[in-house]
Amino acid sequence: MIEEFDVVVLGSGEAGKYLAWTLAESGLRTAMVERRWIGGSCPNIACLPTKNVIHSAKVATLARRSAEFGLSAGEVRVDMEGVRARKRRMVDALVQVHEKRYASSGTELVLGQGTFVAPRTLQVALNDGGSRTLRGAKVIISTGSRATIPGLPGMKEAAPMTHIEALELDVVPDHLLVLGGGYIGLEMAQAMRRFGARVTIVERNHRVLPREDDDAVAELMAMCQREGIDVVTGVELQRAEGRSGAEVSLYGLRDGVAFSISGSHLLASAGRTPNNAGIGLEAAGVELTERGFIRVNDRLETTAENTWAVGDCAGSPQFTHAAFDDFRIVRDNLRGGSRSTRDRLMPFALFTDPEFARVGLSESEARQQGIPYRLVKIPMAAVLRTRTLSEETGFLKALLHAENDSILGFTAVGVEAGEILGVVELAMRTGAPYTAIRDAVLPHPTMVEGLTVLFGQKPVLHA
Ligand SMILES: Cc1cc2nc3c(=O)[nH]c(=O)nc-3n(C[C@H](O)[C@H](O)[C@H](O)COP(=O)(O)OP(=O)(O)OC[C@H]3O[C@@H](n4cnc5c(N)ncnc54)[C@H](O)[C@@H]3O)c2cc1C
Ligand SMILES: NC(=O)c1ccc[n+]([C@@H]2O[C@H](COP(=O)([O-])OP(=O)(O)OC[C@H]3O[C@@H](n4cnc5c(N)ncnc54)[C@H](O)[C@@H]3O)[C@@H](O)[C@H]2O)c1
Repeated sequence: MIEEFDVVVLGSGEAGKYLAWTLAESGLRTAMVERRWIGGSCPNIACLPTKNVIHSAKVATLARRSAEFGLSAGEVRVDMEGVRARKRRMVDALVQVHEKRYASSGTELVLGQGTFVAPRTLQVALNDGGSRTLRGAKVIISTGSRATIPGLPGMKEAAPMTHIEALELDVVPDHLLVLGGGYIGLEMAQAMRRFGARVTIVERNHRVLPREDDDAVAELMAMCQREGIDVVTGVELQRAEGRSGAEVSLYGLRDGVAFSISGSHLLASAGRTPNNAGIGLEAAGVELTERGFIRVNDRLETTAENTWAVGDCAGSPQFTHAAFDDFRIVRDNLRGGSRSTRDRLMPFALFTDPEFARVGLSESEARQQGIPYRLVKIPMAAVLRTRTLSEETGFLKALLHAENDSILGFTAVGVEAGEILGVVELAMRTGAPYTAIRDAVLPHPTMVEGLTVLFGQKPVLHA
């Protein structure tokens, strides 16, 4: 028997859940099919729990630095069960918030694995047994992505941790090998190092974050050096041996020379694979791109009628705020609007300490695209707030249009970099000139006050 709904959403990630709630609240009969994470990755296993654990690690560091602040905290001992318990409390509370919103919005939460059996028709293998078949007049796919495990000999047997298992550790690894020096690799490497693990990042490229400017990467490399995180770049891995949690080794080539390293634990942070295989998308008439993402147009419409895809599974930038913007685009278009993903500004913040945040053009992108720009740049130490915190590393820089006062891009490395970013992004989004921030009266001593210093510099032309 097929149950008819106005809307069926597959996957309760950021965009999917907000669409479900909003459409249900507007009176549409809506079902959400979710197999495991109520609320999706972000609150359960991704953004929020990682930042929670990263904060515990920061507290450990501050406690170790206590003498510098005129305090005596004694010897710092890390209790990973305690770290995990704090994280779990937060996650449990967030899941409850989600359950309440499902109930209050009138969205029917169907817990199970969904597979398309026909256009807009999902068969759900229910978690507590049995199955249901749901058909939506409209269907939204929001299945997200999972950690990519490189398909190397021995890798499967090595059972590397992903972020999911790393966030559940109850011991500090002796020696953590981090496979991939991207977002997850850098954030988790620093947290684990701060808990006391020896940490080695093994990266395929010749530098971490290869798309970012040299000065930003140099700050992050300096951070790794300060903290005692080893970074080995330019490694072409060939195989793994052993098992994460006991002893695990990686073998490959580095600049043509044999390379190997052994550790106690292995974390796979080598990118993401969309959860699009084996869910009957062919039966639904939903096509994939060559890279396995759901093929969508800039209104997030798939190749099937009345079927949308949002978030990581649709190839949107892999950030929760991108998925949230996907929600707004589909919502507004369903209400008769005409919004698209074209040319949208996509800021990001990497939650290392110091943080790294960027919106708009970087210098390397401007050079690659032949875009002339004027540059303003200051060291973070010029932002007086950093002196009060004893956290002075990093810099602020902005690319300004060569001929008018608009802002083309902004990069911040330093304490609270992600918070400062928002002000600049708002100016860029509204088309405000940089002089609007320069001339604003911003409270002293805050981090955003640093923007008045930055934009008070004489811009230097880079043509
Ligand atoms: C460790 C980590 C840290 C991150 N930190 C940040 C950060 O600080 N800031 C940031 O902006 N982004 C961060 N991200 C990225 C961000 O988490 C993702 O971009 C975002 O969660 C994607 O949301 P989504 O809705 O596309 O997918 P998800 O939130 O993954 O939701 C997909 C849901 O679909 C369900 N599902 C999949 N297939 C099926 C099926 N067949 N049947 C039923 N259910 C199914 C899954 O169980 C899941 O709950 C981080 C990611 C990771 C892994
Ligand atoms: N603060 C944030 O916003 C945040 C935090 C974590 C994750 N995320 C999102 O999640 C996504 C996934 O994170 P991620 O760190 O897994 O991916 P990533 O794409 O950021 O980094 C993966 C890294 O692994 C390297 N790599 C891939 N295969 C390799 C191999 N075989 N050997 C050695 N190195 C290899 C890549 O060169 C790359 O540097 C990010 O791109 C980001 O969009 C965001």
